[in-house]
Amino acid sequence: MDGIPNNNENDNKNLKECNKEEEEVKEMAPGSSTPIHRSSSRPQLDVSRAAIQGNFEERNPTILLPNQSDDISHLALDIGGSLIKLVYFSRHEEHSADDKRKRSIKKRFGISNGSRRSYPILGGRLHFVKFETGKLNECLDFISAKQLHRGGLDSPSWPSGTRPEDNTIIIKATGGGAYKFADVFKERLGVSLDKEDEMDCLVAGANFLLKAIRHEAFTHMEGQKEFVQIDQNDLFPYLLVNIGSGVSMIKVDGDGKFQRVSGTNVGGGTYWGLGRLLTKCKSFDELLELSQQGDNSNVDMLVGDIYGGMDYSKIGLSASTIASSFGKTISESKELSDYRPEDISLSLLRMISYNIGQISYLNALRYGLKRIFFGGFFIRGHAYTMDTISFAVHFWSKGQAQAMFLRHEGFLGALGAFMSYEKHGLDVLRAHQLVERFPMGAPCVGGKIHGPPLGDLNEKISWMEKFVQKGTEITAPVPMAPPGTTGVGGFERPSSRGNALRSDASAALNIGVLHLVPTLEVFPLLADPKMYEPNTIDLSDHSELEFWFMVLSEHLPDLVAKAVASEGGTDDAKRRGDAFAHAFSAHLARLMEEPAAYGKLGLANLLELREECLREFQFVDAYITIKQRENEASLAVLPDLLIELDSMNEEERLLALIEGVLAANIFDWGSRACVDLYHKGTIIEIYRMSRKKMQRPWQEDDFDMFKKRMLGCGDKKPPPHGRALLFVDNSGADVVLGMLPLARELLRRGTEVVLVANSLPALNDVTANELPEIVAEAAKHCDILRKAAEAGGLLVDAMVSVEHGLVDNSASVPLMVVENGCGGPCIDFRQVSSELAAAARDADLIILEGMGRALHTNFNARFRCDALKLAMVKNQRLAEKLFNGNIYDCVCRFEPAGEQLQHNFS
Ligand SMILES: Nc1ncnc2c1ncn2[C@@H]1O[C@H](COP(=O)(O)OP(=O)(O)O)[C@@H](O)[C@H]1O
Ligand SMILES: CC(C)(COP(=O)(O)O)[C@@H](O)C(=O)NCCC(=O)O
Ligand SMILES: [Mn+2]
Repeated sequence: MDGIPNNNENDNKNLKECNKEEEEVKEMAPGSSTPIHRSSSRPQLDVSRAAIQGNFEERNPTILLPNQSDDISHLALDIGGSLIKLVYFSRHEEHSADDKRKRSIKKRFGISNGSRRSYPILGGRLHFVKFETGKLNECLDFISAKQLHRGGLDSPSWPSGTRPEDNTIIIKATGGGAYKFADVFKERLGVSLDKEDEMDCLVAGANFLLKAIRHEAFTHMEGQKEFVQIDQNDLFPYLLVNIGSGVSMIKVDGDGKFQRVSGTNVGGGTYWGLGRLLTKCKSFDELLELSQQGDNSNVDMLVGDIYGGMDYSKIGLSASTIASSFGKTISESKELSDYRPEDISLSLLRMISYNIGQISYLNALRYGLKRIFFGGFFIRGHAYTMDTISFAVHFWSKGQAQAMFLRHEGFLGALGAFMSYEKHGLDVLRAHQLVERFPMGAPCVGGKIHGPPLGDLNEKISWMEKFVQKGTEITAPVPMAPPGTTGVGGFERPSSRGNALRSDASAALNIGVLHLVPTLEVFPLLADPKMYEPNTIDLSDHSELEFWFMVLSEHLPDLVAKAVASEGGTDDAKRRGDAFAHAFSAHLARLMEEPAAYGKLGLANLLELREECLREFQFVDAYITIKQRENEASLAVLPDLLIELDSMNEEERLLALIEGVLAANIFDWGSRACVDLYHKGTIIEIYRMSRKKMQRPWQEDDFDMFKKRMLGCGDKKPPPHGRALLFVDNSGADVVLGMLPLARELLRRGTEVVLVANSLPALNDVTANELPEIVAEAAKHCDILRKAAEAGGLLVDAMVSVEHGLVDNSASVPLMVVENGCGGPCIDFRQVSSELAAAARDADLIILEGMGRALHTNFNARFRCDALKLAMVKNQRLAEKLFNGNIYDCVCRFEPAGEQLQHNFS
């Protein structure tokens, strides 16, 4: 296609048909919509039967979620000299109906209630919170308000042996405070602290993070953060340096195998303590923030000060190298008040960071360790601190040793204490079973914005409202760091200065809530799971991030309007809509400010973040009405399309089917260009236009190769595929007029077809729960679909017209539906539902459809079976980026299994 379809090309007859369709649509009462069965391969809020509690007239009514259960199963603490770290687990019951579709899929693929039997935990969420030790009461209030200490008592997942006879609650705790404050916990909460060794915990926490969390570790040099994927088999030995109040250096050789080889009393407590005395700062963050405006050369004695402005190049020291920290303050003519607090703070930060970096290096050298991981809250995600430490390690080791940092820096001990609960199964969890989410308003204390723990959605919305008023620093992008200076060597100033320090409230977004989803699996047909990278576009390219920031920001008002309308347009819905918009904008602003804030983020994650954010504010399915309207309109024209297709010969039909899929993929409510189209015409008009303009060769055109595989050439007829997985995209024409006819063709040829659809709604994508009904409607007009759907157990629920009478289906190949495990418009094949993984085992063809699944993600993915990628590009920049093309170009990429393997072995 070479441009936006032009509506004027329609004749009057078409217009009349379309008007009729629109009228039918208007008559559909919103209330008549089918109930949304929410599948939950990923944990979620259960909003079924949600109701406003109390007076409807009230300004901020509480919403009651009778079916939401949030059982707290475990809590573990690390009570340090400066901070109390808390890790707690909330178990989320799965509320998805074990419907007939699911049961029949499980039976067919031999899945025994997911693969989770081997996992003692059911799945849930790990939360991370911290408090100042000096404000122990805030921590106790938090635990008490959230009843974190009690939930586990009634929980079946409470590990055996820890559920006490006399109902005293036992909680795992580490750090000195586990001893010091044992009585306070007993008195205030009736809790006994079960003490775990601090070093054991630090190591257990670090090993868990490094093995189970993708992109946990990163390097930080000259302002550049780079995530490092650690090979599990090549993790040990390493040096763990935990910079808390004091510093511990631990040589780690394996799980539970370690030795504390060194430490230093000059640590985080030293910086904060001395800094407070010397600058009168009221908080750690204030002190750290001051350092960013500092110039330490007013306080430190530099090599140049001693050498009359010259380098001491013979031993590799530049004039700007610090010769003696605080060396200038020996001057008798100056008092403390003559020095700027900013300069003092910076000098102190550099002194302590370099010192720790240097001692760490010496210990790494002493034991022949190449990797040093730094943890502890002294680091506080602060770019300058990390740069300084990295600089020291790099300088002293001449580049031989590498400093790495951890996203969960301060929570190593608390996580380790958490791991020490026996039999909770956390240790067997793997990266693909963990999904990190970044909900708004995770309660945190000690920053500028804090408050009581958020109890319900209403409190969260109020928090958002305050957050937006106060938190301007997080919504306003901050300029990037200036390029660094490097001299002859020695301690030049690292470059990451000038970045505003984020308050704790926004820094809390740095680590998310870890969702544990034991049922997720790696897709078995990936050619090389270790090398697999789902995202096609790299968002670490700042111009890409800027582009997507703009696209998503511009789309926001339309999305909010749809979301609010989907919930009846009530005042409550509007308020939630505003909160959602603020929350999502804040996420975007945060990412613009610090692209690596949430770890390594691809476009797939960004698009899913938007969906998650909608769910967070309880928008169950923003496009529900649109989806239903488009399904109905498309189903109405399906019979004619099938008749037309059936009048063609096999070759013509195959081409028409692929053209049909590409043309119908124009129905994308996530694309700005398409949304503009919808304002100009009805869906059938757009579909016809799109179809008409479909012209080969496409931008990527492997159709002939695909045709050869399907139909052979000459007399040689290749065997049909055994089973095809069709990854469907949008509701309406896309699935009904595009993918279903293609599925029907495969079925006709004797190939089993599995339609793979989203577990949760995302834009106008069709979900696995919605598909059986759509198929049932389509089956009313088509024998092939009906028999196959019956054979696949799809029509058990759906009321199919009996006009065809009872037929023996034993010979039919089945048509099935499975959920993919996703709640976004893209797919990451490292984390799919167990039903999809099971269905994939006998599949020899996969068809990925749509931009999200075939272009934004998986465009370059390689599979062990035949793969067909079909999409229409509905974004000019993407078309340019992928193949120097244009908006509405089409992709038909066929990668036969043999070639994949050749690629892999060449
Ligand atoms: N909000 C804060 N309040 C106090 N100290 C903080 C804060 N944020 C970071 N820090 C730094 O973190 C150090 C404590 O780190 P942490 O790993 O929690 O050690 P500990 O277990 O000894 O408390 C403090 O000494 C200080 O340097
Ligand atoms: C979210 C989407 C990937 C969905 O596309 P689909 O998979 O439905 O073809 C796509 O709508 C998209 O990239 N939208 C943002 C870009 C734009 O407005 O053009
Ligand atoms: Mn889509």
